[in-house]
Amino acid sequence: PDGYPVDIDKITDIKKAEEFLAEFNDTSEEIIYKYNDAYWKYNTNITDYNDQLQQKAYLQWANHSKEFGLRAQQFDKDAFQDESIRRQLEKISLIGSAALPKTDLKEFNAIISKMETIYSVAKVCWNGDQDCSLLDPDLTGIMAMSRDYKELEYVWEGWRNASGRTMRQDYIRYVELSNEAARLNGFPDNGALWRSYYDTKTFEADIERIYKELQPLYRNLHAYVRRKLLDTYGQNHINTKGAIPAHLLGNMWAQSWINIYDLVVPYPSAPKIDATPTMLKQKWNATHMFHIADEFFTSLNLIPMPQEFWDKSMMTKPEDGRAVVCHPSAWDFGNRKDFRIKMCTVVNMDDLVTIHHEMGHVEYFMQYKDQPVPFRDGANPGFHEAIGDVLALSVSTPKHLKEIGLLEKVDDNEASEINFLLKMALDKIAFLPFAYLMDQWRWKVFDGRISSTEYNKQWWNLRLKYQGLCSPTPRTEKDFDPGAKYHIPSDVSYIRYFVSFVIQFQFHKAMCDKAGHTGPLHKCDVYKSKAAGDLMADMMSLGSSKPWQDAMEKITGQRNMSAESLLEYFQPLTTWLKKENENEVLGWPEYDWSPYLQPDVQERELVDFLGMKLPSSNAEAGQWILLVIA
Ligand SMILES: CC(=O)N[C@@H](CC(=O)O)C(=O)NC[C@H](CC1(C(=O)N[C@@H](Cc2ccc(O)cc2)C(=O)O)CCCC1)C(=O)O
Ligand SMILES: [Zn+2]
Repeated sequence: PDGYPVDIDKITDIKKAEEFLAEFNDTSEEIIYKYNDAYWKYNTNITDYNDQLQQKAYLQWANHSKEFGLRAQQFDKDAFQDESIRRQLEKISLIGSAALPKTDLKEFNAIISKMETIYSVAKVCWNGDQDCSLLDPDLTGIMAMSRDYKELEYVWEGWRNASGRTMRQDYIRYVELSNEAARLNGFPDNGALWRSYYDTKTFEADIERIYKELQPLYRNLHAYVRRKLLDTYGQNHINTKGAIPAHLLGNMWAQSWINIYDLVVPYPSAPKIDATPTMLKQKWNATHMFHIADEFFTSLNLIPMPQEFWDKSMMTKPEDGRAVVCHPSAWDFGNRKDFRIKMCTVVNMDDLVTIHHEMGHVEYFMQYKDQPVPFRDGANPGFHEAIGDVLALSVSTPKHLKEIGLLEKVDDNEASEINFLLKMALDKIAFLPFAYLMDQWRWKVFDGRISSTEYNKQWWNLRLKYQGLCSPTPRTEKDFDPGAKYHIPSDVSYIRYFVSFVIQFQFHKAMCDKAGHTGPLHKCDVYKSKAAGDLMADMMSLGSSKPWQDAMEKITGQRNMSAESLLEYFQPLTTWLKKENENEVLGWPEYDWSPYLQPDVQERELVDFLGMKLPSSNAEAGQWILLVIA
């Protein structure tokens, strides 16, 4: 129309475009429902039969995507003035793995479901395979509660041997097929395709800048926690100028340090804001936890969970011995009615927060359910991850926990405030470098900067560089430690969580302002504020129909991601930590220190060496401890 070259052999007729989009919308719902139904059956009952069925349904959905993707490319999308038509055609054209030739596509899906199954059934055994434990809830529980250095080390290494190590070859093939699919979608590699979901050409630079703004706070938290862990584990295992052994942080991946709160609490005499004991005393169960979360959402005038949700969700691990995927997830069955959560709920504060997280996904699904199918997504993946966490920021305040009867009293003094903020930092600040490095590693694997001969070495380089962690035992290229984290075998990108942990504080601040909150941001609870809820609902109902900057502007009045609100929220803690760390070394300048090269370990090796064979890990590593026989 306005003179730019029209692609003559492409369709520019608007009526034809509208008919095409209507056909896509009508035929998609059924095929999406069928796929979700089969994939749900597999996730809630892992059998070969259900795996075959879900793979078949996946192929049908992929064929549908491919057929309509190719037809969408017949239109000259830039010839349409109507932004909605152009944007829908663009999204339908992006078909991901469905672009693969049939045999490759089958192999691709089979590899992912194989790696997912390995992860879901992997276990660690004791006393010669007599009793074995799965990750969820057993190994998670040990990593959270044990304070025994060697027990933690055994579980940490055992999990990696059972999960990541066994999928290393499959992952190499997965990378090849992912990149082939990305190229068929017009991208140089799969990392470029993943980053395109943030449709911002400066995306990598933006998050690098934000990471750098947050790094000083992380290094202060790291130095403080390291000092406290010295008290518990002694100087053979903790070097106050070195990296922290990765198995001592209360979590299998050291991505959240909330479970070692009792070891690091700044003012032990002040009340510890932990609702778990009260939940247990009051005999809370999973269903009640879901209803408490639902009530918070509806108090903000958001949409309540529908009857199908209560009837069909899986809220606890089945007791009939079925193998299930316990990793929590929220499901949109695509028919605008059926939404579910699948979770092996444990009665504790951590899972109450997780329920809010998953319910945030379901709220978003429902808010955009009447958008055209191509727009039934978050403004960007980080938005989808932020919704539930924003509400959980209000729920986690001592004031709110008291209001729902989970805390007896709330002290309003500096000690309690620092205790609370430190607890929040163990979740929110400790997580940032982990979330950042997960896709730094994968982007480099996809674009070839990290070759398969050094997957594990580069993984630990990033774990040291960003998190200041080291492995408790020697690692080699026989290991594949990235595979020990759910999202790697499950082909789920992770930078969405880094984005979410930054923007959720921007959203929280905007909602608090709307709710008329005055005073420090970390004390805000938006409970029952219809105005705050409407602000979020208006954004969520857009789905992915507009660029995410428009959605950001709708909530915060400006168009960028910014660490400002997060830093404002933690400001009192930052001040306190800087003072507390006056004589600490920030960072880990003795970067080549490691816990398995310390004297007490050598004495043990010495005995073994003289008496019996060396522990297998060292032998395989070829890293024989050079034993100085004094
Ligand atoms: C059908 C489907 O798959 N649906 C998607 C949702 C969608 O895309 O529509 C989905 O349900 N994904 C599962 C995933 C689960 C969890 C997760 O993996 N979290 C990260 C990082 C993190 C950690 C702390 C935190 O507070 C928030 C995030 C981790 O545990 O490492 C585990 C508990 C929390 C969220 C999720 O909900 O994001
Ligand atoms: Zn999520």
